[in-house]
Amino acid sequence: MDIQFPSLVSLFLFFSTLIFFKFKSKNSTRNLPPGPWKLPLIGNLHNLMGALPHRALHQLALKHGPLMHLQLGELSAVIVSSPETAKEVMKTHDLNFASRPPILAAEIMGYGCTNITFGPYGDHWRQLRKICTLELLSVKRVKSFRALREQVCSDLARWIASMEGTAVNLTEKVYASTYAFTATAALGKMRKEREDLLPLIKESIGLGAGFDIAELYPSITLFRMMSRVRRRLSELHEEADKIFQKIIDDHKVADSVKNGDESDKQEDLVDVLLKFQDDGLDISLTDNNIKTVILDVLAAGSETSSTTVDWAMAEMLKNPGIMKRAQDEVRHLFDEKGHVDESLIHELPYLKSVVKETLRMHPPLPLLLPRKCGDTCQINGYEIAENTKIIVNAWAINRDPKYWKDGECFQPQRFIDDEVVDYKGSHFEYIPFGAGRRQCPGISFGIANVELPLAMLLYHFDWSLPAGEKTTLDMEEGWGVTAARIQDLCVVPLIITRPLP
Ligand code: HEM
Repeated sequence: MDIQFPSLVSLFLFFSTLIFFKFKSKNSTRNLPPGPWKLPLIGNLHNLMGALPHRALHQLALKHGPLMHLQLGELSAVIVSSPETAKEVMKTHDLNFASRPPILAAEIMGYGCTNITFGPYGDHWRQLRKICTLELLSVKRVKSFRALREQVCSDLARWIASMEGTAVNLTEKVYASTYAFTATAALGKMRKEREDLLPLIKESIGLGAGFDIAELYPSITLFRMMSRVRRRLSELHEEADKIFQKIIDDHKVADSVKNGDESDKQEDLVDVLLKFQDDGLDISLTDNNIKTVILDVLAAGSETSSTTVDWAMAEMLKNPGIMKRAQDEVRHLFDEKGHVDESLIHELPYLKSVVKETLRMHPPLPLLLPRKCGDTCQINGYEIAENTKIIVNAWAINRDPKYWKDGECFQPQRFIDDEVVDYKGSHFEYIPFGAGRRQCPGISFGIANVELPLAMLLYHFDWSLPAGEKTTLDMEEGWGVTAARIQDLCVVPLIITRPLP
C-alpha cells in the first residue's frame, strides 16, 4: 500500500505534537541550563540554519552562556563553550560523560558501534582503546613508520617540483599523500584495496556528518524506515566489509607462509591487530573488531591531518612574514643535510608553534565528537539529564578572549612566548584533540603527518598565489566533518631552493 504525501504530513504533525508536549512537560519542571526559545516540533533546529554549526552555536552561547540547552528535534543537547565548563565535563565528570551518543553511520559502518570512536564506554571499548594507545598509535609505532612517511613526502616534493611555475591544487595533493601514508601504514602495500576503500570512507563520513531526520526523531520508526541515508550506509558497509575481509584474509595467508627473510618486513597495523586473535589472550579480537579499528584509523587519520597542513599553508600565505620566518628556520636547520627528514624535526620550535596556532584557530573537529550524559548530574547548579547529548565547542573555546589576546589573529609567536600551553588535554582553553577518556589517541600520529610535510613544503619551495589572487585568498570554512577551507588551495611553487630528496 502506498503512503500518500498528505497522510505523511498528518502523521508527522501527530507524532511531533506528541513529542512537543512530552518534552514540554518533562523540561518545565527541570532546572535546565538556559537556552533560546524553543519552537513546537523542531525545538531549536531553526537556530542552527544558515551558519556553520560551530559559528551558530558560538553566537547563541554569547547570548545564553557557556552551558546552554538546546532541543534538536527529539534530542536534548547541552552546548559547552568555555574552558571552565569544558573542564567540568571532560575532567570533573569525565567518567559520566565517557560515552558517545549512537549515530547512524557508526551503527552501520562501525558494526553496531563496536568501534573505538563511537563505541559506548565499557570493557570492550576500554580493551580496544588500550590496544590502540599501547600498540597501534604509540610514539614507538609512529616512529616505526618514519621511512614510509619520508618516502611519501619526498614523492610529494618531486611531484610539486615537476609543476614548478604552474598552479597546483595543494589541498588535493596533500590529502592524497596523507591518505596514501595512513592507508599503507594500516593495510600494507594493498594498493588496489586502499584505492577502492577511499570513496566509500569519504561518502560514509559525509553521510555521518549530516542531520538525518531519523536521527533527530529516533522514536518515530517510520522516519527510520524511510531514511535514504540508512539505505546508502548499508550499501557502503557491505562493499567496505568485502574489501576489509579480503585484506584480513590476505594478511592471514601471508603470515602463514612467511619465511625467515621476511621477519624484518615493516609491520602494518593489520599485522599488529591479527596478533590479538589468539584465544589465550585477555583480549581476543574478531575479524569484525579488526575491521572497525582499521576503519577508525583511516577515517580519523587522514582528513584531520591534511586539513591542518592546508590551513597552515593558507595562513602563512596570508602572513608572508610568518612564512619567511618558518622557511628560514627550516632551511637553516636542514641546509647542512641538504634534505628534510624526521631526525631533526624536534628542533623546529617556530614551525611547531605554527602548527599549534593553526590547530587553535582551525581545529579540524571544531565541535570535537559528541558525548552523552550517563547519569543525571549537576553542573554549575544546572541539571544535565541522563542521555543528554553534550557538544563541546572547541572552536569557540580556542579563541575565548578571556584566555587568548587577539584570538582572531594568526600569531604563532604566542606559543613561543608561552611554551606551557599544549594540546595534550590539561589546558582546557586549548583542546583541538579533546581531553579526558575520549581524547584523540592519534596525537603523535597526526602531528607527525603535519610537521614533516610542512617542513618539506617550506624547505624546497617558495610559494605564491596564482596571478590575480593576491588579495583574495578565501579563508572561509566549508560544511563537512572537518572544518576545511571552502575552496581548495591552489598555489604556485616558485623556486626550487634546494636539491630534491
Ligand atoms: C591533526 C590531527 C588530528 C586531530 C586534530 C584530531 C582530533 C580529534 C578529536 C577532537 C577527537 C575527539 C576527542 C574528544 O571527544 O574529546 C578525536 C578522536 C579520535 N581520533 Fe583524532 N585527531 C587527529 C588525528 C588522528 C589520527 C592520525 C588518528 C589515528 C590514526 C586519530 C584517531 C582518533 C580516534 C580513534 C578517536 C576516537 C577516540 C575515542 O572516542 O575514544 N586521530 N580526534
